[in-house]
Order: sequence, then structure tokens, then C-alpha cells
Amino acid sequence: MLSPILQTKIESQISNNKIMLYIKGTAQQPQCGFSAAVVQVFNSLGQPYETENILEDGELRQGLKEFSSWPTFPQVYIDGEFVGGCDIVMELNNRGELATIVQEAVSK
Ligand SMILES: N[C@@H](CCC(=O)N[C@@H](CS)C(=O)NCC(=O)O)C(=O)O
Repeated sequence: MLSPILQTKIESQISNNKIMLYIKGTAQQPQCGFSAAVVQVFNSLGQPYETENILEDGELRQGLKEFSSWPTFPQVYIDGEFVGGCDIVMELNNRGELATIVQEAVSK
């Protein structure tokens, strides 16, 4: 079960960072192809983002699945809203919609 402390931590991260990526590994060294793909897309968009390496925190890894109601990583939050994982991000990017979502979020 999601502890109140963990819930507060996640809520704080997603509200303090316009783009928050929960990934396996780091932006510099992703440790999973799905996380690497998402990092690559966000690098191409040129807006600042924050990442958290869920491989370093087992409690966060499990807690996020519950918090987001999503069973896998990466998990992408933009402007405090859960967007999805790798497949959804790729689809939004291919349709040209991700750049718009990001632009709207950062210009608020
Ligand atoms: N189709 C998924 C692919 C991601 C995926 O399957 N991730 C797996 C393997 S890296 C995962 O996070 N499993 C749960 C876990 O490792 O805790 C997406 O769109 O993000």
C-alpha cells in the first residue's frame, strides 16, 4: 500500500517538475530500452525535465504502480498529469501532439 510519505513525495515531484520521467536508470544511462526511447524523445523536444531512477528505490517502484494505476516503467507526468508509458509517448510524438502538450505545460 502507498504510504502517505511516498504519496507526498510523488505529488511533490510531479507538481514541482513540469516534465517528470520515472525511468529505469538515468537520463545519461538508461537501463531499459523503453526508458531510453522516452529520454531520447524528451531530449529532442529541448525542454528541461527531471528523472527519477526507480531501480534505486523499490518502494517508489511499487508505489508508483499504485499511484498511477500503471504497471510498468517508464511513467511520464506532464504538468502533474499522468501521460502514459513508452508506447503512448511514442504515439503522441509521432502524431506531433507531444510537443504541443509540452509547450502548453511549460508556458503556463
Ligand atoms: N509497453 C510498455 C513497455 C514498458 C515495459 O514493459 N516495462 C516493463 C519492463 S522494463 C516494466 O516496467 N515492468 C515492471 C517493473 O519492472 O517493475 C510501455 O509502453 O511503457
